[in-house]
Amino acid sequence: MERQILQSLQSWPWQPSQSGRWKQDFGPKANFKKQQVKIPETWEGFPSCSHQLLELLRGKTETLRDFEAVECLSLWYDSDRGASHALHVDDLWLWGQRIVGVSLQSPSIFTFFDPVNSVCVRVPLPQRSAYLINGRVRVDWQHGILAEDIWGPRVAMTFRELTEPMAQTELGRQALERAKLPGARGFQRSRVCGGCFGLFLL
Ligand SMILES: O=C(O)CCC(=O)C(=O)O
Ligand SMILES: [Fe+2]
Repeated sequence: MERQILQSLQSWPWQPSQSGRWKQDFGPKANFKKQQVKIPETWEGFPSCSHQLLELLRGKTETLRDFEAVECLSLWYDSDRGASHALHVDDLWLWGQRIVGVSLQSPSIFTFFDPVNSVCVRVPLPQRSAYLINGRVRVDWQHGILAEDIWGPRVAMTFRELTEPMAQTELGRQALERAKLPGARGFQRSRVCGGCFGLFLL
């Protein structure tokens, strides 16, 4: 399944992200500072491989039985660019309690930090493992990936749900419907004389 997922992700362009990472983002677009959210017209759902993966994850624990992902974010940590992910708490206004992710291609270590008590906990992330961030760890602890813990190319796929108030808005309902679509289709981009063209893969 890992190979299948990694292959399918190659159908989409990787966008440059922060701290040596690349990303592919499928979901609503938010301006967290202004607390505004939009549904991009071009967003056609998640890569089809992610539906199968989500089904598998939902079956792993009772806590995920009713998990309805609204965002699928793939991150590629490029070891050649010293990739890392600074300590942070995922946004609490838009994203709900549970954050689910899988680690592909190479292992790493999740660093958790409790700023109130200055406690640090390091959690190994084996290749092909899944994690669930939930409860107090989601809210009171920061999490991140240190550059020294990226030993090769690592791909993380993270799924997020909406907060309950957001899920009940018209926009939230539309976003959840969009996320359930059978699967976005990737395309490959080539630059020709400064322009772009899209080629759909069947
Ligand atoms: O690389 C990971 O698995 C964590 C990603 C993460 O914390 C995030 O995208 O907010
Ligand atoms: Fe995060």
